[in-house]
Amino acid sequence: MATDTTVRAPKVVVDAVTKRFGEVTALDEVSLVLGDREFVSVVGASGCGKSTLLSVIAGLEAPTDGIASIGGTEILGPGRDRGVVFQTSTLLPWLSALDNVVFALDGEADMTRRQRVDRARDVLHQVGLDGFERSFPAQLSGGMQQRVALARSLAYGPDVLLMDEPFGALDALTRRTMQELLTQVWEQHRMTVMLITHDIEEAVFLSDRVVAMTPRPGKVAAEFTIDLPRPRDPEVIGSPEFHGYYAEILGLIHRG
Ligand SMILES: Nc1ncnc2c1ncn2[C@@H]1O[C@H](COP(=O)(O)OP(=O)(O)OP(=O)(O)O)[C@@H](O)[C@H]1O
Repeated sequence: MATDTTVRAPKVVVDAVTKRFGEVTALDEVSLVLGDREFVSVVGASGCGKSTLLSVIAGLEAPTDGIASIGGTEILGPGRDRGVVFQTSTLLPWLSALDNVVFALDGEADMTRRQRVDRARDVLHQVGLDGFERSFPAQLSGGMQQRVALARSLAYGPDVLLMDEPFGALDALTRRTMQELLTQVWEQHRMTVMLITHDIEEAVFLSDRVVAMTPRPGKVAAEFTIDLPRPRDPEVIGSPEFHGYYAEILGLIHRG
């Protein structure tokens, strides 16, 4: 398949956003556009404001200055148009995998209990968890817990999926499997994705665009369009083109 060169409409617009925590300027006039159905990764050294940027888009933190909007509407709080997946499990330990997803749908007033359960089964199937619906989080591996977290955020069909180091706590092999799963889910749903990661290889492999940030104060230093064909096979990681992107981004972060 040819590289997707479609010009995308803006979905999320971060316009000159500054975020201060007391004396600390976590974000300094950061501007960023996430296109409709675009997969964007944000990389950068620890403390450069990646999680703060995600929190602003998730509506969990309000900007000190500037505006963030989604679909042209200012972000004033969390909403069901955005799914969020964090590094560590935020599952409710006393609920089964199925009920964790059903619980997330409790606010959907127009769905019956039966419809919620059917939807939950469907998204658990999409993340490869058939047969584990009745398992509790403590009975699942770290990778499987992250699958449930992903299923939960897919359940209400968000336009935007925000992920903060979702595979950071997983071993290398599980991580690779989860990256491939995320690619499949994104190919299927084609929502806008913002992925925060420390792993430049992961960022290049998954993304249409990689945004590199530098710290103190947190700023966008550069953006790289990843012009590799899709669907991407893990073999692409060995190619000279892939290595070129990797080296360029790594060099920039180290200089920063
Ligand atoms: N709630 C908060 N209160 C005070 N300072 C904060 C808060 N959240 C973030 N900060 C500070 O803002 C800066 C940016 O933090 P942030 O967590 O966004 O960076 P990050 O790039 O995600 O880091 P990491 O990769 O280590 O998760 C840091 O100096 C951090 O200490």
